[in-house]
Amino acid sequence: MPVVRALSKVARQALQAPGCGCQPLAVAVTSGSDASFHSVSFSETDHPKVLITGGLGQLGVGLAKLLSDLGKNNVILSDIRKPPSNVFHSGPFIYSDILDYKNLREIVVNNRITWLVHYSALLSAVGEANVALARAVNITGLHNILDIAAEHGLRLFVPSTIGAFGPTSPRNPTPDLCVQRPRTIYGVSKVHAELMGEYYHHRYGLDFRCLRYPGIISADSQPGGGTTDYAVQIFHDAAKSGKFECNLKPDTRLPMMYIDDCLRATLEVMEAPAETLSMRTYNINAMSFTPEELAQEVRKQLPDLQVNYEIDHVRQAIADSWPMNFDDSNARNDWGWKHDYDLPELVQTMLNFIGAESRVAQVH
Ligand SMILES: NC(=O)C1=CN([C@@H]2O[C@H](COP(=O)(O)OP(=O)(O)OC[C@H]3O[C@@H](n4cnc5c(N)ncnc54)[C@H](O)[C@@H]3O)[C@@H](O)[C@H]2O)C=CC1
Ligand SMILES: CC(=O)[C@H](N)C(=O)O
Repeated sequence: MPVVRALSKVARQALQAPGCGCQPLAVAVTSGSDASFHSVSFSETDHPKVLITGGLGQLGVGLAKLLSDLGKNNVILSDIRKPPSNVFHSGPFIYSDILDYKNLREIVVNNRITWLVHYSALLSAVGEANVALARAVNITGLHNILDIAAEHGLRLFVPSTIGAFGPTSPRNPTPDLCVQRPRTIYGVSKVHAELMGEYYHHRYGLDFRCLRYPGIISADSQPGGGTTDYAVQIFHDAAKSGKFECNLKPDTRLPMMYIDDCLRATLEVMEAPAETLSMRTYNINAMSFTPEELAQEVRKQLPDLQVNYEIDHVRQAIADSWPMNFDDSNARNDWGWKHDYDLPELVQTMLNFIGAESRVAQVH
């Protein structure tokens, strides 16, 4: 790009700076009318310096481990909670409250962060129990993240969710683009995140990437207060006592995914060349089941499992407004998304993991 065009672009960006009043620092290299922003060099893509916010929740530690296992060693986990000792001793951890803009900026600058994975959030059920806090963390916190990412030329990943859809969305299947009128503060905040991220992408060239996750199922990390949590708890209770009390009706169908697929998808979309992304927010899908179907599959391994249904009306109303099946054909066509785990593999893997853990616990 000729120098004059580059300089005039920087001047234009200064005038168009994001809401914090700060200017994006990176010089944009764009071609023609393509608004994508190649502020991250090749070597930075191969060896990104990654900050994960809300890293002590269900997903963050697993993502940090996946990135480290792949040789991307510059990963910093952050949260407002005290890390357990195994996490503290396995890699860098730093305190970061996403509502503290200056502290976040200091972390990004001092550590020369190039990728930001923004996991902090209040999930659907806890969000309904504390709307003011959910609004602050999920919306005000997101604004801080967007401004810092735009200011420092970061590649930004923000997860969205099946909860970004509502009762007026098509539910079986739910496509990427359709009516989105969620009825939870969680869903509203996630639609806001999708739209703000895409707006910053088009307006400021922010390299924003977003996947709508289904309910995520993991064995070695606990869910943080969502509607899909039952699908994790059932495995622990089935292995421990053979009894499970389910808070959703037996025929409540929701999209779900094993954590390894979810984390791999996240890495794949972060590594995808910008030109393969025809959109910046994608549905990703793996399987879809009801509590009854999950219990039947678990009974193939643990035939004595007893399930009792004690419906939580808040969670049931949320689940009844969410997609039953997700259409993720755009992710599959654009950047080659493909899941590995269907229901039988999920159940086998979860029970193997939990069984092995409890055998280790008995030995100690
Ligand atoms: N786990 C799931 O089934 C799904 C998760 N997602 C999204 O993925 C992301 C990660 O999810 P999980 O790990 O399951 O969430 P989680 O609820 O387990 O963890 C969220 C973390 O955010 C932290 N946090 C809360 N307030 C904060 C603040 N002010 N500053 C910094 N950190 C703060 C919490 O301490 C917690 O460790 C979230 O954005 C969630 O919406 C989307 C769909 C499904
Ligand atoms: C699907 C989600 O976003 C989360 N697990 C929740 O149930 O709130």
